[in-house]
Amino acid sequence: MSISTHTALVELKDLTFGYGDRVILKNLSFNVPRGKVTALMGVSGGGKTTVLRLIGGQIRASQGQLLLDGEDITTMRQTELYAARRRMGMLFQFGALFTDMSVFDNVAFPLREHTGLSEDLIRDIVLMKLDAVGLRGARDLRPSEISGGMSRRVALARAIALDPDLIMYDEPFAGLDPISLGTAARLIRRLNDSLGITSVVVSHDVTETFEIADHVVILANGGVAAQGTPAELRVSADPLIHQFVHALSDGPVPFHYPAPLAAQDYDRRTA
Ligand SMILES: Nc1ncnc2c1ncn2[C@@H]1O[C@H](COP(=O)(O)OP(=O)(O)OP(=O)(O)O)[C@@H](O)[C@H]1O
Repeated sequence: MSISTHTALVELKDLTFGYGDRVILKNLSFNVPRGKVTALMGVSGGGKTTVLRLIGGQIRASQGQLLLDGEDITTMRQTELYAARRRMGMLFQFGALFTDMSVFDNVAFPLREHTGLSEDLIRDIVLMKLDAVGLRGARDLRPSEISGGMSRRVALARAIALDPDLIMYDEPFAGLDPISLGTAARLIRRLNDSLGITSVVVSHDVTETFEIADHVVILANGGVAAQGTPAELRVSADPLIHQFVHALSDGPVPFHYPAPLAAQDYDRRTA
């Protein structure tokens, strides 16, 4: 990990971004503290994945700054951006392993692509990374021979192959059974601490995410609705945060999609 004086690894400053004319994020500002697990939460469609894609430099904000270790990603040239991306690992929901390669070759792939390391060294690194996710023994299996939870762990081993400073997880718990879910959550925490990396986790799962996060940012209406430690957010009096944290079906975010009054609708049906 690089030595830096910035306490935040990533700083979003007054970011505005839209798909076409549709503004998704407006003057969004928050920090991702170095060495910590930051959870990014909020209602569906609130722009969480969009934030990950902005940090990864796959899309660019129309306004504002996005600093990685003090360097603005939004103004980087392609070569600088590639270098910045090498410092990030990204894990999207279903890991997307190469199905025609073994577990070992999947993890070796970024090392073979991006480094000039010898096969001997690559072997040691791959086995170390697989060991970190508990799958050293599964190296010769194909993705079709392992479970969904294991696939995600292989994808995680691949994401940490190049020793990133930052790792971003998009919905890492979606579709997992409760045991795999707990394992995945603890693994994210353990890797964060043992590898000294910084993690950003996008998740809807309040219970598991609050278990492992140091810092939680809740997005709503294009900006930060609240942020703080899980303990701080649990006791928040803000109705939106209360609804979100306690998974209530109704509140400031209504259960009903806007509709005419029920009486009017039913009248029409019987008229
Ligand atoms: N490539 C795209 N082109 C146009 N609109 C998009 C695109 N990607 C996302 N959107 C829209 O931008 C909004 C934010 O999407 P995003 O995926 O960032 O939200 P999210 O908070 O991650 O949602 P979820 O929790 O459901 O995954 C959504 O309304 C979505 O429909």
